[in-house]
Amino acid sequence: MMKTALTIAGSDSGGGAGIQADLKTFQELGVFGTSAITALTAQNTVGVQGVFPASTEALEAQITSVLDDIGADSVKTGMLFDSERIEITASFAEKGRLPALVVDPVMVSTTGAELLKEEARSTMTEKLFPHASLITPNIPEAEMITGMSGSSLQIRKEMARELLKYGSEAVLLKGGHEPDAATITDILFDGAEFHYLSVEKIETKHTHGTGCTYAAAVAAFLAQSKSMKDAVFAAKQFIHQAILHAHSVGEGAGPVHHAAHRTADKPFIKMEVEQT
Ligand SMILES: Nc1ncnc2c1ncn2[C@@H]1O[C@H](COP(=O)(O)OP(=O)(O)OP(=O)(O)O)[C@@H](O)[C@H]1O
Ligand SMILES: Cc1ncc(CO)c(N)n1
Repeated sequence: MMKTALTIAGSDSGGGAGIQADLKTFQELGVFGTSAITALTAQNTVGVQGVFPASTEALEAQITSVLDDIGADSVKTGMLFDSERIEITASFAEKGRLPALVVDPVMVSTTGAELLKEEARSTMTEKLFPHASLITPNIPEAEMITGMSGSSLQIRKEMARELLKYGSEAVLLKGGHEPDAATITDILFDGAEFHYLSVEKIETKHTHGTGCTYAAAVAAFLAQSKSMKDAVFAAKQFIHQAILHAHSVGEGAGPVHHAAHRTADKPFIKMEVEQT
């Protein structure tokens, strides 16, 4: 039977991030995707022109409709907008209804738009993170959550340790925002081992939707019962191919190419492991 994955996230009218990226990713990876929309964004490659939250009733009803009938083998969250919508999502998690939960702690879009109210950050870390199998912050999000700053490997290892204290099973600290790096390293930490996934940086401005697509790919592989390490490694291959072949659509940061994995060569991902 086909595996299913649910995304709880915002809609990106531009088609590159949010719900649209997640559903494309699920489809590409052979998982049946469902969605619960937290907010509509009027968005394109140059920015976010408007944010229109879905009512709390609408969010709760969507999640209920999906879970009562179709169910979910894994769940991914993206833009959650505010504390109320996080609390609704967390209430399903508390009842054990959001298995293999991947939380992408989306806060601010690449173009600077606020996708999570500032007051809601602690709600996310305290109410949702403890139910997550994996959280996937980028460097600025990790800095905001931990209050630490810097991007050296040593500091990022310490950040990963701090982030794990919120109660998720594992942390994937993404390196896409490493300044001036020729090599980009993502760190996966589960309390026992650090896994370093390194790639050569791709020189491109077309990175719209990278974070959403990566987290959705992990969720798709978890739905197919891969281990966390294997799911993250396979998702990293998928996102790397998608960035390499990103579309030059619009005037700004174009969207990654979700179907690139069908024809692209397998990228070289260096994986190193360090025991704690
Ligand atoms: N220029 C690049 N070359 C290679 N890999 C990249 C590049 N930019 C981002 N990545 C990879 O893409 C994935 C997403 O990382 P990133 O840190 O950009 O997430 P994000 O900031 O949450 O994404 P978004 O831009 O969607 O908000 C990571 O695996 C990261 O290493
Ligand atoms: C709806 C939405 N979710 C997430 C992101 C982050 O990439 C975005 N730009 N838009």
